Amino acid sequence: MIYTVTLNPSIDYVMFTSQFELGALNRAAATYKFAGGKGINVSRVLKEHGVDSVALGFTGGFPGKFIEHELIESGIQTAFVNVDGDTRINVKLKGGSETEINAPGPEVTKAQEAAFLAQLEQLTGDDLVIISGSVPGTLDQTIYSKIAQRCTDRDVKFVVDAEKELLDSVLSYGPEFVKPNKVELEEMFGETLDNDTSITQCARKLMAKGAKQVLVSLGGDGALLVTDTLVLKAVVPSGRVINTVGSGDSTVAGMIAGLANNESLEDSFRRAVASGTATAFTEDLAQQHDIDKIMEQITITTLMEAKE
Ligand SMILES: Nc1ncnc2c1ncn2[C@@H]1O[C@H](COP(=O)(O)OP(=O)(O)OP(=O)(O)O)[C@@H](O)[C@H]1O
Ligand SMILES: O=P(O)(O)OC[C@@]1(O)O[C@H](CO)[C@@H](O)[C@@H]1O
Repeated sequence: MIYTVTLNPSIDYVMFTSQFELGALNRAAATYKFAGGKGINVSRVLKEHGVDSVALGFTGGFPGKFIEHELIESGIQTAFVNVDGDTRINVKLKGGSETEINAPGPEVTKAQEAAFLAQLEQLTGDDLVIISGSVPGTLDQTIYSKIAQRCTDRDVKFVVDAEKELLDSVLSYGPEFVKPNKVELEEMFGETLDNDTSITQCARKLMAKGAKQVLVSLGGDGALLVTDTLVLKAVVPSGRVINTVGSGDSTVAGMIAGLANNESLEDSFRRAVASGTATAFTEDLAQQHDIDKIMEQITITTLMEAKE
């Protein structure tokens, strides 16, 4: 089974305004509430691809109930540990440009953390875990390495989409792939990355630390997939960008869906990038029919076929 971990889920409250002015009364033309948080988004897009997963993490209060309800309605299994406080509500403002305000999240006690980690101790070598997103303030950041350790102890494969220290803390456990975006790579290595070669070099540094493959998402510029023997570049079609929230999560889901269905690496990468772009072009997350259409418009080129 595939398990997604969202330590800090959210209701994403998306507000579309024709314009947004700081310090003024703004009125929204349309609003949406989505069950969010990175792992949950991965579960939702996996489902669009017909791939089942179980959503793990911590939920609480009325937002937690909303999230569970939405996931169950979509046919996604959940096994969240309940916390006393309210799951956060993250505000996503769409008024010309995109502005996000992410809340810190509720308290998670040591007992609740232990209950969550015990769930991972039941997994076996047939399982795959996706770990992504922020850690609520009351949980120690070492939670990522605790999860990775439990995975490697049981031969459970895992994938990580997280920033800086969190990502760094799990590389030595050998994730199947990691998915930084370009800015995250720049922050990690303190460099400006303005071409495919410099991005590939940073991806290789993550591989030297233990990541088996690196998928670098480049927003509207597509993505790069770096493996031991290959560097693939995907170029995406242009279109009307509506809401990019969750596009990176959709990329992760597309890649996993392709691999789970025994597609080739290149086809899985195509599915990954098409899923990210389909999400960017819609209010909510990608839908299957849009992903299928966009897949035909993705161009993939091989930049390198062997290690430099
Ligand atoms: N403006 C855009 N036009 C077309 N596709 C896009 C655009 N922005 C994002 N995408 C698609 O989504 C993928 C992931 O985007 P991005 O690199 O912004 O990830 P991210 O920063 O992890 O996203 P997020 O944190 O919002 O989930 C890209 O590889 C691309 O396929
Ligand atoms: O605060 P985090 O955990 O880093 O990110 C949370 C979040 O911005 O990520 C998802 C999009 O990737 C949204 O559903 C959610 O609101």
